[in-house]
Amino acid sequence: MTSPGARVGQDADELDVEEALALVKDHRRSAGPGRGRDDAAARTPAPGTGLAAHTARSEPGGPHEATPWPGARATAERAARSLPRRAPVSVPLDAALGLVTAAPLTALTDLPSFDTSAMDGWAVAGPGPWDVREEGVLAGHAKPEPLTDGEAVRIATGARVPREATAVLRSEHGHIDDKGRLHAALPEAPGAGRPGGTPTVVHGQDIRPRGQECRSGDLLLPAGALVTPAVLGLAAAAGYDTLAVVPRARVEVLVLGDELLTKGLPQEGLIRDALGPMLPPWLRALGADVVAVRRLGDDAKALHKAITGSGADLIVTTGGTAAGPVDHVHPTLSRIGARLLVDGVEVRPGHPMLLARTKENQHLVGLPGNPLAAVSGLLTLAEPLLRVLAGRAAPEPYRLPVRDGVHGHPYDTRLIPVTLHGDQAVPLRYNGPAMLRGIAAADALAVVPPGGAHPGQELELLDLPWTFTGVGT
Ligand SMILES: Nc1nc2c(c(=O)[nH]1)N[C@H]1C(S)=C(S)[C@@H](COP(=O)(O)OP(=O)(O)OC[C@H]3O[C@@H](n4cnc5c(N)ncnc54)[C@H](O)[C@@H]3O)O[C@H]1N2
Ligand code: MOO
Repeated sequence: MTSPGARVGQDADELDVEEALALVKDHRRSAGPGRGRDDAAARTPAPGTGLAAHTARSEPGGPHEATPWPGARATAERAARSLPRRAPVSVPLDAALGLVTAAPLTALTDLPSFDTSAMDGWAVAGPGPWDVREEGVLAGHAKPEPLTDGEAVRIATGARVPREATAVLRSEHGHIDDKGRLHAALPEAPGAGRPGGTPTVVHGQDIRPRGQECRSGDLLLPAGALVTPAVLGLAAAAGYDTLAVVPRARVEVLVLGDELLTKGLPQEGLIRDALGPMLPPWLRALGADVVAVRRLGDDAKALHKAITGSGADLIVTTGGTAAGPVDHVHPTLSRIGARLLVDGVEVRPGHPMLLARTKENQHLVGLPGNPLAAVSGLLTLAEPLLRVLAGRAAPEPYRLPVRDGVHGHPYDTRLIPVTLHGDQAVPLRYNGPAMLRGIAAADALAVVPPGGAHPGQELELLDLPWTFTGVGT
């Protein structure tokens, strides 16, 4: 068991000040007015598991427990699985990128759909030498006349091979004599560096026969495949203009806080809204369709109206999750009779995050206002929920050794931004709950167990959605 003040592999002096203060203060697990865990319970976590020390909080509806981090993710997944399956939609190819196929992709045509030349050269009929026809054959042009035995015609890669052609001779393997007849070049004698032997043209060489890749009706990909750029290419080649996909979940973002500016420099106690610009593209990368971003200030009435009037599959709120005087999320959820599925998570940053069922087919993820805490809530609750709604498979969990020691929270999991160098994860500084400087430079978030990690310890990593797929899906 690690004592609350313990640090692994790093002096307290080296810690970011905000982070160090947060962890020292946190060891008593006070979670805000009316939300403190009693100290006796706080001092007896289960060694090393991070799963045992639930935080009792007194809420208007009575005391309840914070959810361990892995359990919170599982609950978010389950919440999405419990919903009725949404009907597939048919979308143009370019709108399908990043979505998941809702039906098997079967070939609508043979591929290739006609016998085609694999090379630039001559289509030839029978053994050479050949008389060369005047007019050549180009890709996409009219159907060529059939060849007769002993005849050749200039042909481009991708052009239709004339009927009765027996092979294609590459341009570099043939030459035309002064009488205009085509001869196959002699193959190079082995090791001699000069031509030798008899010129041979193998029947069917460099012709791609119709149906070589697939026949019409062949299964190309099963339902449930992620639509990648390569899948878009295959679908187009196989004759598709639209794809049947699992629809994007409709998400509405409600940004709370009177202190937020949407442009210019922070001034007079007002700060720039960092979440309004950050969340929509992030949610889209997670497979969502962000239908609205609304800035509501700290207005309980407006929040109530926005939640009850929303037809989205998921509402994401930012800020107002704690128990401060203008933190309206809990009271509003309680007022509308929402069911809290997760109310606080044993994770830092982001412990006040929550997940609620607001209507039969609607959930709400409450992200804390501190920007890195909001990222933590996004990856802990919104990612699993949206992944299941999008029909995407869970990523294979992976672990890498961490280069430097990471101090831990005594009871809670920590998520810290890291860069990946070779086979190591390198923790980044500026990982305090209010900071985005670390995550903006990060490749992933490392999952630090309660008590921390020593240098070389393998940690689970959560990829950021753009690490492998780029931005803009
Ligand atoms: N007495 C206690 N107070 C707080 C505790 C605690 O345990 N006891 N926990 C702190 C933690 S941890 C977090 S996280 C926050 C969560 O609070 P809220 O979700 O209610 O968020 P706000 O109070 O509205 O804002 C917190 C912080 O973040 C800034 N903020 C809010 N929205 C944005 C935005 N869109 N862009 C940039 N920054 C934003 C806001 O100005 C505050 O500075 O509660 C702590 N309090
Ligand atoms: O530690 Mo809070 O949950 O900033 O994020």
